[in-house]
Amino acid sequence: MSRVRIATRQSPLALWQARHVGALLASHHPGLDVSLVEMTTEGDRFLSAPLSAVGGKGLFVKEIEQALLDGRADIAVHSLKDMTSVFPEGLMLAAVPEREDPRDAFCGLNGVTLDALPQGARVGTSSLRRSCILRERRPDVEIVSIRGNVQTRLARTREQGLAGALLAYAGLKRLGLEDVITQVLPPEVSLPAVGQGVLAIQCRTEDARVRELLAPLEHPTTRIAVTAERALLAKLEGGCTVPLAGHATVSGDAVFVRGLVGRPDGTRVVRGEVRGPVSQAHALGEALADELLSRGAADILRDFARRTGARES
Ligand SMILES: NCc1[nH]cc(CCC(=O)O)c1CC(=O)O
Repeated sequence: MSRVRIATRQSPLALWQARHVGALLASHHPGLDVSLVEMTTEGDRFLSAPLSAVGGKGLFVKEIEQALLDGRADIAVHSLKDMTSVFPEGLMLAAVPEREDPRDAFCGLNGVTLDALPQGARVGTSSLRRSCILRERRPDVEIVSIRGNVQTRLARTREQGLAGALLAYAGLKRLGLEDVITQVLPPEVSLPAVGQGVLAIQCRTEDARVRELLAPLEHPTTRIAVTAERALLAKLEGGCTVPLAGHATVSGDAVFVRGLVGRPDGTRVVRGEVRGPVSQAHALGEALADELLSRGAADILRDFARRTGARES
């Protein structure tokens, strides 16, 4: 009997995502032997330090990818949002299932919404993108860095008496925590991160057996959107270590891509959008990146890199 071993982190969200993909696989391939390979990554061990200080998004992903390359697992399930624009040699993004709701959500204490935040309120997030977008609107708001898995961030928000926290709607939904949401933010208000709400299923490029098993999980519309978003990301170099947003939607034969680069304190924000045929998704994402760069994003990124110190690894 054929088997598939799924490498995953052990946070409740990561486990939910890996089990979800396991269930999808089993539903398409009755009798398939699906198991989880649970791992602790460097990112999990340094959860208390700011992500930008410990080396960025690759941290959660690298060790899982090594397990795939070593043959200790057959596929890995990640949040696409946590993945850098370049994949290691030998691994591919074999399937992207249908996207979950990509919007950000405000989780206010005592029912407070983002719109009704009192002057000078303290809001929890460790996302430079969310900080940039919120501070642009509300320069009076103080950003408090909260790290850890979703439940930990919500606990810190309560413990520290913050007015609320900004989190991804998708993660809260998957964990059954929608109750804590007081306001879901449309992309016009909070442009989502590249890949937000999308699961990335990775496998070895040469593993034809597993690629075939994964084929039915692929959602073509989601693939088009993430192709555009990740083309934008690649050109802007990014990671979650720069304040960057990118979001694409598909309607019929057209793809609409929006992007944003800004300072974490919201004092400068450059936005842009492009529209074109879905066949041009990659080129449209790149074109939008070029446009943002020429309209000020290049300066913002350069200043930001200088201030935080280059830490490309
Ligand atoms: N940065 C951590 C992370 N990576 C993916 C998600 C949510 C799920 C998703 O976007 O697919 C989260 C939590 C959050 O941002 O609140």
